[in-house]
Amino acid sequence: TRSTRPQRLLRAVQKKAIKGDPQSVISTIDYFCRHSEWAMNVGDEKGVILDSVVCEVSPSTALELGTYCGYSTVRIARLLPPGTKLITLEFNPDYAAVARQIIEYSGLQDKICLVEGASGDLIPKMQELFGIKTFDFVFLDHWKDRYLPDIKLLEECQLLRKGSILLADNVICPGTPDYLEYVRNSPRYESKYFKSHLEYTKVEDGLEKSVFLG
Ligand SMILES: Cc1cc(-c2n[nH]c(CCNC(=O)c3cc(-c4ccc(F)cc4)cc(O)c3O)n2)ccn1
Ligand SMILES: [Mg+2]
Repeated sequence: TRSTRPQRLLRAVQKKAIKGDPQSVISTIDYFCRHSEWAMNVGDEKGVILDSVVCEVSPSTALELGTYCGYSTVRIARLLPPGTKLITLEFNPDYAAVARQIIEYSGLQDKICLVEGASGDLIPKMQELFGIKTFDFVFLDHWKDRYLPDIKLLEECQLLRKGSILLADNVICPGTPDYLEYVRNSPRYESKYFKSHLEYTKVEDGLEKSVFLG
């Protein structure tokens, strides 16, 4: 049967990127998605904003919802201080299989823990699975209709603390209107929009950065 897009993206990484060099994995994926096949990675333009927020927060504990092929997983993990772990949740086993290989190829596997399953099922298990008390940083990039229910779940499970930073991809395209309305109007969040473009296109998109106020 025909290969899948994630498999073709992985093949490009294995062929063109330097093993153990996260930046070359990132650049190879961006080149492939711009010149061969579009794929739903956060991409280079929004990736620079993601990098700046990760560097600013310098999190001890970080959670990513929606691994896909592991592009933003590698982008985040390459900036984490030694001894910190990025937990990333992926629902689709085919995506997860490709992501594991891309993460391995980048050499960052010791900083990343990829868990397969639905965010709604796994979030309540974070304390028992990883001994996590709270997350300093959460990157939301999974099903757009899960952003709102999942931050409410993070609140209920007391996985956010005063000052926890949430960064959400795709708040314009495909769009997460109910999530935006909530974080922009809730007294428990201070929100800021970073205008950008849908990865590898001229279509408007952006990232919403929200601080949990406790
Ligand atoms: C743990 C868990 C994980 C998941 C999960 N894991 N991986 C995903 C992928 C989600 N991402 C997207 O759907 C997405 C779509 C577009 C897009 C597509 C088509 C267009 F025309 C325009 C834009 C652009 C993006 O940047 C996106 O991120 N969900 C789901 C549930 N539970
Ligand atoms: Mg996205």
